[in-house]
Amino acid sequence: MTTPHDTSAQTAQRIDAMEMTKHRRTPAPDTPQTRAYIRLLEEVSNFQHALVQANPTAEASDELIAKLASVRETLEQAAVPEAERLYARGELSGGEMQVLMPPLTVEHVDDHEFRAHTVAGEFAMGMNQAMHGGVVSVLFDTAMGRLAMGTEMLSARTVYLTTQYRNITPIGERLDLTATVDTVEGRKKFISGQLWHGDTLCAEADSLFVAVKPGQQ
Ligand SMILES: CCCCCCCCCCCCCCCC(=O)SCCNC(=O)CCNC(=O)[C@H](O)C(C)(C)COP(=O)(O)OP(=O)(O)OC[C@H]1O[C@@H](n2cnc3c(N)ncnc32)[C@H](O)[C@@H]1OP(=O)(O)O
Repeated sequence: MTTPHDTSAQTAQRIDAMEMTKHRRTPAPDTPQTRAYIRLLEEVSNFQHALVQANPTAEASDELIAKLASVRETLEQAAVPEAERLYARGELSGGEMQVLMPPLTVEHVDDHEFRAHTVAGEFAMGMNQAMHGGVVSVLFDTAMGRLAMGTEMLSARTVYLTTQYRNITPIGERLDLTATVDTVEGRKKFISGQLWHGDTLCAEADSLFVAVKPGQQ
């Protein structure tokens, strides 16, 4: 039996970065299996939200652990290599196909500008109804990374990402995320972004993304 963090040789395979990007950015086919998987991720997201809010009794926790272990075993039996997975597939895998961060609803993306919005649940909270700073940065990384890929969907990696936290980022309220390509120098794209709650600037970020070379892992 594997553990939740086991990466067995069967499923953990590294391939050419461009090949992996091509797979990950190709939307999963619209099939009953994909639609059911999206519903499963939504339920996991609901579960995460309920988990952080609850103080279950010791007995209730033990009961949940047994149920979760059974669910995990079902998933382990369906494990496939990364290049075959449904998880995080699509043009923007910051959307409904992942549970790493609050889902981003994209309004616009081209080679110069990205705009999206999100509403975060309490799983994304640091404390006191404010978003965890690391979640703010992962939102920037995703938005700016998607912009760096541009309309050609090039494979690009974050070289650096500097986040300035200007005001508390609220949980449970609409947040608007924008990013702009400021400069392009060969493989390098310098990108800046802002996270807004209404007229309040919650955070801003500067980053450098570099397009990977053929053959890079
Ligand atoms: C799972 C849930 C879903 C969520 C997710 C998916 C979301 C769906 C949306 C898609 C969007 C995702 C986007 C995520 C993107 C990552 O988060 S990627 C993960 C984090 N980043 C990494 O792990 C990168 C690790 N580093 C590397 O792999 C390599 O260093 C790199 C980036 C490929 C560059 O290596 P290289 O090709 O050998 O490049 P190198 O020649 O050293 O440098 C290139 C240029 O950058 C310059 N440079 C390098 N470092 C620096 C620096 N620190 N400062 C300034 N210049 C620098 C060099 O001077 C050089 O400049 P030129 O001489 O060309 O003018």
